[in-house]
Amino acid sequence: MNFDSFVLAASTADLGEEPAAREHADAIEFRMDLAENPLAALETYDGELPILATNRAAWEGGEWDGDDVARLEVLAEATRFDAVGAIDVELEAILEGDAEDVLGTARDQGVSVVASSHDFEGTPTRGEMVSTLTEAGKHADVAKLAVTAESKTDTLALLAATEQLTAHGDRVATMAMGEVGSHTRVVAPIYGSKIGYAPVDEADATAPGQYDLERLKNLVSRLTTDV
Ligand SMILES: O=C1C[C@@](O)(C(=O)O)C[C@@H](O)[C@@H]1O
Repeated sequence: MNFDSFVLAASTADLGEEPAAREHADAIEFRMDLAENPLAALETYDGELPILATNRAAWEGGEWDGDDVARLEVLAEATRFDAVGAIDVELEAILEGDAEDVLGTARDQGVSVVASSHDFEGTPTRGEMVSTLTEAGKHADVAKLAVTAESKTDTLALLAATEQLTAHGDRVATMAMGEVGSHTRVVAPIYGSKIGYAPVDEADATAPGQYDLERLKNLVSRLTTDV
């Protein structure tokens, strides 16, 4: 998968949702950490959409509560499947030096890497966000940052950081979680954000403030013709 233009990912724990996602999504974000038996699900996947595989650690807001080495091994296993075009690796795991193997495997398999960072408490300053994204971009094809907006000032700082990195030629994906930040999911692509996430059904949101897939697709497409 390349992220040269905006990719709208249907975020799900259930690959059986792919037919329902197909009309509006460009990819499936498979939340392996939320699935019962993720590798078995990948084995039987016969959908059309490429998969961005995420196996989110509990320490980064996910539900993989076990050993981190095993978590990244399972993620590396996912790259063996042809449908998996990209994986998401937490920036912190990369900086700790825990992700060397999975990054190497992804490279060998021609699978893209999204290096991600989440702030569930608030929104760092614009400068801090630029630094985090710049660091993430050194290790991955896409640098992703999800923050929690508490004010419109926060959302503007995130969009400004997104625009700055994009103007500099970096590939980033950004979104502000929470209700105040929801609209950033629609406008961030205009400032260069390359990935959006949405559940097929709003009730299955994988982060606070997400719109459902059809709605996000419609909103984003109405704002711009090239995403
Ligand atoms: O990191 C992200 C972004 C996200 O947290 C969001 O805010 O849409 C949703 C997650 O499923 C995904 O892995």
